[in-house]
Amino acid sequence: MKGRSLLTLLRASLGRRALGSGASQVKEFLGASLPDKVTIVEVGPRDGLQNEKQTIPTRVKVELIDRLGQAGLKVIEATSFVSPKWVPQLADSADVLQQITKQPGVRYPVLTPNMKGLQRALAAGAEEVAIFAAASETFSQRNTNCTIDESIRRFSDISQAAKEANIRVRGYVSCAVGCPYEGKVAPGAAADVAARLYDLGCFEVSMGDTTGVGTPASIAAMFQACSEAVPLSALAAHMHDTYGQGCANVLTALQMGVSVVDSSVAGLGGCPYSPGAQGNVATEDVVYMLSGFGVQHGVDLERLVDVSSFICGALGQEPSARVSRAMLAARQRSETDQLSA
Ligand SMILES: CC(C)(COP(=O)([O-])OP(=O)([O-])OC[C@H]1O[C@@H](n2cnc3c(N)ncnc32)[C@H](O)[C@@H]1OP(=O)([O-])[O-])[C@@H](O)C(=O)NCCC(=O)NCCSC(=O)C[C@@](C)(O)CC(=O)[O-]
Repeated sequence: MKGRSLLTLLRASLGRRALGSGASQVKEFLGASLPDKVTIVEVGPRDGLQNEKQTIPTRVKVELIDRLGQAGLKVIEATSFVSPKWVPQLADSADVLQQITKQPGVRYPVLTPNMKGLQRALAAGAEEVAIFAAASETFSQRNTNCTIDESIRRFSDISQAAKEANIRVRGYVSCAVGCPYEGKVAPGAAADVAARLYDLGCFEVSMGDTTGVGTPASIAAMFQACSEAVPLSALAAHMHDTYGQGCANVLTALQMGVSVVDSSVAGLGGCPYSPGAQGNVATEDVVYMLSGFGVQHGVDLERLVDVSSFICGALGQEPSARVSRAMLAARQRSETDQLSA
């Protein structure tokens, strides 16, 4: 099993570092175990904005998505066709999807919690949808007002209808390592829901550390369990940065054999049904880390920092992405130096 052998190698590498074999050797090992290319699924316009309290104008959402595409992102989760009573911020989902300038080669998936959401999404021109289950019963109830089993039944209908409409379906498993209401989640529970979504026909299942409580150890254990039920090539990592573990957890997932990573520009985000959860791991931070390893990602970091600056300006906040903060500060220093020269 590839997942198992990678975990063994990861342990061996960490052991080697503890024995003091030298940073360059460790880096060589880390680089060698990473994929050549990583697909970034930008979730800022959906996961990033869904929890914002102020009403964000549709034109700002549209400009955000268009700019993300211009920065090189090839998968941009555009919005959600959930109940506007549950997530008022995304009540304009049809307008957003219809007003963006769809770029060739860019995918714009949207969230659909039930058949009503799917029908609305299809009517608005969606070409890919995402369904979202949870590995914890309480979170499933709080987020979608149904048990895990009921959610799988709903998703079975969606998968069937999406198949008939020739639409691809992505799956999410929330609370893959921890739940805001139930605490720790067993790797087997996350793997079980991942397998059920995969069996429904999801081409990819994204494992969500919704509250960002995961560490490289718990993330590795979770992906190892999942890899026994779903091919690693069909798994994605959806990490939140609440405890500052986001990039470390992404790196762990990549070392385990995952090559699709969800992230959010500026580190925006948080789930309305996960109190206290902070943003997703920032796209800028992931891109910077991948570039450091020479892993291909296709994103222009300077343009991405411009997008981060744009959306944070519109929201009246600072980017939580460390890389954007550093690069914007460096730009400011360079402008000041030029003025005083
Ligand atoms: C699933 C439901 C709809 C059940 O909610 P419900 O209240 O049980 O639904 P219902 O079927 O009883 O319908 C109630 C009302 O909502 C309407 N309605 C019902 N569905 C829709 C729809 N699709 N679009 C528009 N309207 C809808 C429906 O028509 C009805 O309207 P009324 O008759 O009262 O006027 C609700 O719980 C819901 O929308 N939940 C979504 C919550 C959400 O969006 N959470 C955040 C996304 S998940 C996440 O962030 C985690 C993730 C994916 O990022 C991964 C991670 O980080 O771990």
